[in-house]
Amino acid sequence: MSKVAVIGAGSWGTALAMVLCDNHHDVRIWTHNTEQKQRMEQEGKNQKYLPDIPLPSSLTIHDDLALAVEEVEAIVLVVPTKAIRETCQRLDQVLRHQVVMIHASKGIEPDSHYRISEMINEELDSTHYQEVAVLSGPSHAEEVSLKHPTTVTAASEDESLASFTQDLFMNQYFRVYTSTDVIGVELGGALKNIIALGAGISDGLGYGDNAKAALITRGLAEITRLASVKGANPLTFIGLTGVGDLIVTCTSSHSRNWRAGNLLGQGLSLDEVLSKMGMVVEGIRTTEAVTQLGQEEKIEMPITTGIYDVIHQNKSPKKVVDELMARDRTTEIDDISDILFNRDKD
Ligand SMILES: NC(=O)C1=CN([C@@H]2O[C@H](COP(=O)(O)OP(=O)(O)OC[C@H]3O[C@@H](n4cnc5c(N)ncnc54)[C@H](O)[C@@H]3O)[C@@H](O)[C@H]2O)C=CC1
Ligand SMILES: O=C(CO)COP(=O)(O)O
Repeated sequence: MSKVAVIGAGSWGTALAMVLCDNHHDVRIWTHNTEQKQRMEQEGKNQKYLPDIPLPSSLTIHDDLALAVEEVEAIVLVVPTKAIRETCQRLDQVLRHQVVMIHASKGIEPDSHYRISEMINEELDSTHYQEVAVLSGPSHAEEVSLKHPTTVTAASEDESLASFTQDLFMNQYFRVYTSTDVIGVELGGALKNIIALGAGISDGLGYGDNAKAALITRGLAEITRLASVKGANPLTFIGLTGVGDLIVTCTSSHSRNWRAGNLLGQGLSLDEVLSKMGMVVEGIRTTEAVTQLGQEEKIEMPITTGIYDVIHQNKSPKKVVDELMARDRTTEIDDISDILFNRDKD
């Protein structure tokens, strides 16, 4: 049994805390919002984020970060990407011992283009932890909280940390695989949100399954192209954190990214969409970050650029689809073959 602090009490932090409680760990969850803490304690639920799901009686709820992390063996950081730096700075102030550092967030920071583990490494003093592990994969919080069968990947450059994370979370309904490809696992989890926005836009426009399959498949080609240049193993993208997470996010109405895209496709403005969501839509900022990154690395990313134009340039979704369909004719897998077969050559 380990003492674990889950930092972030949204849908995903709460669902992961429930898995850890099921595994008989000593679990505490932290929220930055005192009113939310009080409501969770009074109602025995986290009603805004996981409606009607009872919280385990063993789970303790904190709004005091120092108390939440006191003497814990592991921290699971699961706040939205835009809150990672601030939360790490706060952790840096209160940590008095070394912990195992795991994160389960999915995003890329605009301007710096940092992945989550890179932000953690920049903000948290290295005396507080050794390596970061990331937990990612096709996993809607709503389904995990109902104990529906779910598979994810725990990745760390330190194989023993990936195995520790696997042991911490794995149970009958939550199966965890290990990987050492932190770059691939983090980029797959972040970039699929862009394509999920696109899948939602396509559905909102009234297009069907053919269009969605095209977005998933050609989106995967874009993700693989960019991530391989950034040092990922291209084979990671045929796994859970690549195609697996693309499928679950692009085809499910649980997905906030799909839902936001769907409303955009129906003609709502970004402000109208965001005011309806009430939860984080990571793909919005990640689209901005990845469009910048694609330009910097000179990687062709027409779907990502098209979604950027809809979200951030107010371009008509229908026009973007028409332009994507009218791109120069080309072969299908030459660029991916180059990545797969030439990657060790220089
Ligand atoms: N919901 C899901 O099914 C999954 C979510 N994720 C990822 O987990 C991360 C968190 O997402 P969710 O829990 O779903 O988000 P959410 O929208 O359900 O909840 C966000 C939580 O973060 C808190 N928060 C907002 N600003 C904060 C700040 N400055 N400091 C501390 N806490 C702050 C909010 O109060 C709320 O409790 C995201 O990166 C998401 O992509 C990953 C896998 C599944
Ligand atoms: O990452 C997720 C499922 O794996 C959740 O996706 P959304 O953030 O779009 O809800």
